[in-house]
Parts: sequence; structure tokens; C-alpha cells
Amino acid sequence: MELEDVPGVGAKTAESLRELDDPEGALERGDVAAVASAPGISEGRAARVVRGAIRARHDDPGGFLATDRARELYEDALALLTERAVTSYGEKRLRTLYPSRSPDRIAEVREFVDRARSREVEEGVLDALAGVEPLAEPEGVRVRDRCLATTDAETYSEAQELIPEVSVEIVEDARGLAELARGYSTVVALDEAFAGVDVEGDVRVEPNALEHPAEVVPERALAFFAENRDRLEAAVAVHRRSSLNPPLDLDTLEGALSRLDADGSVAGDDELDRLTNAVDDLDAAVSTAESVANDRLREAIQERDVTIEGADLLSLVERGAGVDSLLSRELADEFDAAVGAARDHLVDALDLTEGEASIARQVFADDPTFPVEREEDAVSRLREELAAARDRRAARRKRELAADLADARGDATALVRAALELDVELAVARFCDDFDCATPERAGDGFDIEGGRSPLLDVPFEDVEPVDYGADGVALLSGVNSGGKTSTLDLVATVVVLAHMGLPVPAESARVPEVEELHYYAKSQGTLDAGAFEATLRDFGRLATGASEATTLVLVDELESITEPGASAKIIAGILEALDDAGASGVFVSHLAGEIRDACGFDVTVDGIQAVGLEDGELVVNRSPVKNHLARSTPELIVEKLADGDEGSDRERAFYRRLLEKF
Ligand SMILES: Nc1ncnc2c1ncn2[C@@H]1O[C@H](COP(=O)(O)OP(=O)(O)OP(=O)(O)O)[C@@H](O)[C@H]1O
Repeated sequence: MELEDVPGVGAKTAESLRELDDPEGALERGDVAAVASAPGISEGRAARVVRGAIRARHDDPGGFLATDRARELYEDALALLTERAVTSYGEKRLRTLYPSRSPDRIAEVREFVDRARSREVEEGVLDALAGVEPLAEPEGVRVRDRCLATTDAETYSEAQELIPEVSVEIVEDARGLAELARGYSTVVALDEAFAGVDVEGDVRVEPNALEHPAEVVPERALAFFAENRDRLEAAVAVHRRSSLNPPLDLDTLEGALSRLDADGSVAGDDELDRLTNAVDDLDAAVSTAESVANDRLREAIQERDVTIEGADLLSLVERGAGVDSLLSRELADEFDAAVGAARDHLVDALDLTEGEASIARQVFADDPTFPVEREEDAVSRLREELAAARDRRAARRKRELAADLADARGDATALVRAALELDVELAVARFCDDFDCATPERAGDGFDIEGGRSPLLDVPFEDVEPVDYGADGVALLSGVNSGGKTSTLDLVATVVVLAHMGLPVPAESARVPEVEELHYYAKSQGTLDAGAFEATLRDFGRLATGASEATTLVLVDELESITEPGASAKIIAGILEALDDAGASGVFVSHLAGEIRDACGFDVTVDGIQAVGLEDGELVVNRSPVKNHLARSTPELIVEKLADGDEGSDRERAFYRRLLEKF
């Protein structure tokens, strides 16, 4: 599929999407997070683009949510799903669920839901999910001790593109290589022609290097895994606590990750640690060794009485000999012992091997001096030797670890994706459990809901009273104030929207019609001005005359409030007649149900939410509408209560009875 073929993707968006590694794959997977990482594409837009791609795949023209209130309700239902996701990826991915006209799409989501609800997870999986995020590409990996060299301009650009982590240099000849080798620890020559050249330094002729970038820059794989270590460890934990089948061996991945430091260097290698510490501690250890020797020597000198014959002293002074000669003559053994102790200290403190120890011993010379001092040349030699061994070992371990990890990159990505998908599945599964959802049947013209409980009510879900309601064709819904008429419309709309999203619905059972458009009109806030009234009428004009030719479900809340009560009843009756003619289904909530029925040219069904009585001044309501029953209004109930009650005088009660007769 061409990107431009996706509904809502113009040339500019397509250009942004092409900046992604695999835009088609991201759309195919519904990976909103990846799409949103394209330049200039917000998360909301990414979700729309992905939904567009799904629609294109299922040949779904869209437009199910035909009114503002229908869209609002979808957003509210979606929020109940997204708030159950742990990861921000899961949240975004859930936004790709939308009410669709396409049976294929609905079947696809239903399959997903079945899978989601059958997942077995252990405790702690949600905690583990909290650490999972899509893998990130490490930025700015630069390797400065290596360079690539070529004589060829084309190879030069290719190398720059394939291995941006190292410098690429143009050279004329072997002399150029030799010059580079003085500035870099390793030079990788890319031209065959250099084979066999003899230049000093670490110059490797590797004409195939560009085919194996990971070998030239093991840092690339290491930086990727180091950057993503926490996410990968979290994804491993998610797999361990769920029935997900991991794409790689979890122990092996964890083992490799434990050998990696946060900065991409190799951790947990004793020999490398020994060499690193030896280089770092060298100066301090030499100083301590000097002190060890000098303390011993000082002590020995203090304890000794040196007797020297006059002739000897004279000869020493005449030769200009210093106290050193005296030391070697009189305290040779003590000096040897002191230097020996210094050498032993150095070897022990730095934990040196036999070979290293032989250089370390040269740090303290055999010739007696006081105070004993280090031989700087020997210290430098030891430092160079240790540092070179450290670097060799680090490079080798890096290459080995990178080789292990580079091949695991694809599987590691799949591991994280699977964990993120599990988050999406678990959010849906928990939504279904939290709201006791059942899979709806999609059949017939009307709808029928048993034990439906709206999760969008302003009361805690456990306090929501179950509602049974069904309607075929168009029906009027009457009822007392605050009886639950609007809530019933919300319930019907929620069930219909969720069912068309492919999701289970919050009811014991439900049958919904296969509709192409949901037109839900919320109660308007007060009487509309002439212009707004006209616009609303036009809406209904289009709807009632079937301009869209789609199968529709129409839910309307107190349309009478758009204009004066007298005119309203007539207008609503006319609209109902036209919808009935067009074979549409719908429910109109109204306080004027009786008047509308009287004005209607056909036998419109009137259902009613009944008050079963008044308790402490509060209405007690049966939330399930009674079929074919015009509910009595709240004022009527109150007048009846006053007429039947024993408060007030007989004349007052007679007055209430008179009022009651008016109903
Ligand atoms: N099924 C239910 N279970 C529990 N409480 C409910 C239920 N339905 C409605 N309610 C409560 O009743 C309140 C009023 O409901 P709603 O607004 O739907 O009534 P209404 O009949 O449309 O009122 P009005 O005639 O004033 O427009 C809700 O805010 C909710 O608190």
C-alpha cells in the first residue's frame, strides 16, 4: 500500500512518515508510537493515521461516529480502556480501536479480545510492564580511536553512510596510511590495493569491512543494548510472569546484559577489572611502596650503631662518597630487605602477574640509596604495559559481547514489542473484567440490552443499577426527572459503539444492529437561537430523508429544548414520521412524549422510566424502561402525593385532586 493511499495522509505527512525506518511496517502493526516518532506528527495525528491505514485495509469508509456527542462518547469509552494501559505505548495503541462499519475489522478485534482474555498472567506483571518502552536508538555514538581509510571517493561516501560512528579519511597511498596510524590506535583500510603494505601501527586491510559494520564498531550493538538495558530487563520480567512465548532465550539475554555497563563498556570481567584498577592505582601503590621501604630502612638505621674506623672514614671522604656507600657497606642486608618489601607491596597491591611483576621490580633499583625512590622510567613502562593489556582485553571482550548481542537485536526488539502488545491485551481484558462485559450479538434492526450497566455514570460502578432495554424502529422514552433517561441513551450508545469496535459490552447480554452511522444528539443547553435551530433542523432533514444512505441508529435527548414546547412536539413528531418511513432505528428521550405521540401520524412506541414512589422526598425509580408505557411526570407524582396525603385541610386536598385531574 502506498502511504498516500491511507485516508488522511497527504504528501506532507507521507514525506514525514518516510523518515521512519519502516513506515509501512509501523502502519501494518498499528504501532502508533513509531508513527508518532516521525517528524511533525503528533500522537493524536499518529492514531488517526493508523486508524486510516486500518480502514484502508478493511475497505471501511469510516464516519461511524456521525455527531459530536457520538464522538464524545467514544472518547469517554476509550478513556476507560487507555487508563487501564500501563505503558504509554499501550495507551496510544488502544487509540487505534475505533467503531467500524467493516465486519472484517470487527472480527479482527474480536479475535484479539479472545486472545487477550485467555492470557494467563502472574502477579507483578503490571509492575514489570511499567518499565517497558519501545526500544530507543542510542544517539551520538562516536568512536575516536579508530578510522576508516580509502583512496576512493565513492567508497568514502558509502563508508560515511554505513559507519557514521568513526571518521572516514581519504588517503593517497601507504604513506597516508602510516600518517593516520600515528593518530589512531587502529586504521581500517578499505581498499584491496593496500593488501600487503607494511606500515607501522595497527593497520588492517579489510575490503569487506562495510559489510560487517558491527565488527568495525562493536560499540554500536553495545550502545544499543546499554541504552535499552532497563527496558529489555523489564520485557524479560514480563515474559517470565506471563504465558508469552519469548523469541529468544531469556537467561542468555539477561546474562549478556549483565556483562554490559550503562555506558556500553564490558562489566563483570575480573581480569579487565584487575588491569583497570592496576592502571588507576599505580601511582598511589608506588608511593606506598616507597614509604614501606623508607620506614623499614629508617627503623633499621635508628636501631643500628654504626662503627667506622677512622681510616675508612677518611678514605670515604677523600673519594667524595656519600652516605649511600656507607649504607651499602654497613646496611646492605637491611637495604635489600626494605626494597624487597617495597617490591612485594607493589606486586601485591596491584595484583600483578609474573610478567608484570618483573617490570614492577625494576621500579626500585638494587643500588642502595636513602630515601628509596622510584625509577620513573620503570613506572612508565609498567603503566604502558598494563594499559595496553587493559585496552586489548577490553576490545576483545567488547567484540565478543557485541558479536553475541548484535545477532539478538531483532529478537530483542520482538521481545519488547510482545511485552508492549501484552499491555494492550491486558488493558482490554481488565476493562472486560472490571465492567462484567459480554460479547454482543450483532443482528437484527433494533437493539436489546439485558442487565446493562453504563461505566460512564457519575456513581461508582458497583452502585450502578442494571438496566434492561430494547427497541425496534423508533421509540420515545419518557420518564421522571433524573430517572435515568439520559443515562439509558448513554448506555445504548456505549454498547453500540463498543460492539462496533469489536469489544465486549458492559451487559449480561446484548444484541445490537449492524449500523453504519450512529447519530447521537445530546440535550441542548436551553432554547437555540434562530440560526442554530435552523441548522439542527437541517441535520435532521438530511438524516430523515436518508441523504447518507447509511443504516443509522438515532439517539436524541430532549430535542424539545431547542425551541418552544408547543412547536417542539409537532416538529419531533414530524421527524419521527420521516425516520419511521426511512426504516431507521432510534430512541428519542422526551418530557413531551404524550404530546408527540398525539401529534404523530403513526403508532409510535412510547416507553417509560417509572417512579415506583417517593421515599423521604426522593423518587424511587425503576431504572429499566417499561415497554409501551408513558411514564408519569415528576410534578404529577408530587401532586398525587399531596392529594392522597393527610397533610393540610380537606379543601387543600380537594384543590390537589383537581390539579391531578388535569394530568
Ligand atoms: N442505572 C443507574 N444506576 C444508578 N444510578 C443511576 C442510573 N441511571 C441514572 N442514575 C443516577 O441518576 C442520575 C440522573 O440520571 P439521568 O441524567 O440519566 O436522568 P434523566 O432522566 O435524563 O434526567 P432529566 O429528566 O433531568 O434529564 C444520574 O446522574 C445517576 O446518578
